[in-house]
Amino acid sequence: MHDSILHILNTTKIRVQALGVEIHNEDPQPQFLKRDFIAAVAAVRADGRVPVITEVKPASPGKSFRDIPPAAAAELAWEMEEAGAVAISVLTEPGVFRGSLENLKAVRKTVCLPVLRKDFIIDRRQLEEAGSDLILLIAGILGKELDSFVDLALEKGFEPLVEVHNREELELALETDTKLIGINNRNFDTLKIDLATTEELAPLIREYDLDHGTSHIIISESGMNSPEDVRRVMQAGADAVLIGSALMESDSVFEKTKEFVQSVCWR
Ligand SMILES: O=C(O)c1ccccc1NCC(=O)[C@H](O)[C@H](O)COP(=O)(O)O
Repeated sequence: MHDSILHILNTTKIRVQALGVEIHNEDPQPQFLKRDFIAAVAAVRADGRVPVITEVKPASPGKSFRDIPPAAAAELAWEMEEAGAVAISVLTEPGVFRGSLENLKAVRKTVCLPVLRKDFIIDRRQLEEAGSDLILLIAGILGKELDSFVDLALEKGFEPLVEVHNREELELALETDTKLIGINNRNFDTLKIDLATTEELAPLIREYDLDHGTSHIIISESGMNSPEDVRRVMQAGADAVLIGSALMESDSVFEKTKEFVQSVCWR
């Protein structure tokens, strides 16, 4: 794994140790009604648009995009919703990505869309923190523990989004009860991006679903900069895309989101 990811995992471990929260299995996020991401994807597709999950992303390893305090996160999310995003992803990792749980709360309070918590979940106690509709679980990090994290996330009322980058991780994901599989085009060893990752893995998920009578929503994640990139991964079998950097680097998040949402016409 790339040094920057090892660093993130170490700092996350330290942060979680300080949490000290107990796990209450019987207590699914009582404070709110979950927003249905799967229904939202179907509605956007039926309307002839691309389901785009737009990300509030202040920074990434070696790159700073913009300072995003909670009020700015809420404003960005509102622009994304107005432009037709299907859901909002909020980075909550406070170190390298400069995200926060406060941003997550501010975004969810502002928009009506489902909200994804994007972080490095390594400890069950993180599922006791601030609420979101979806939560990212990374197969390459959780390994054999993935299945139990998916079960706990479901018990707690989250829709888990299991992220994979290769065939081994995909096998782990398909053994769980997740309905959402994210194919990350970014390699965690090199941080290099290759959209061919979606082209390789999406057909395997389709094949699995046909053989097993199951149905997964496939989300292509990372490295999309243009409508052509979106068309390429949708053509490969993705149902939705997740985009961060290209939006954060644009002059108008509203216009750029619209461009992605309208990049494929189904009708
Ligand atoms: O964004 C990074 O450079 C990164 C590096 C190492 C681990 C994770 C990383 N990003 C987290 C994400 O999953 C992305 O923010 C998300 O998929 C959007 O990607 P992009 O459109 O390329 O910003």
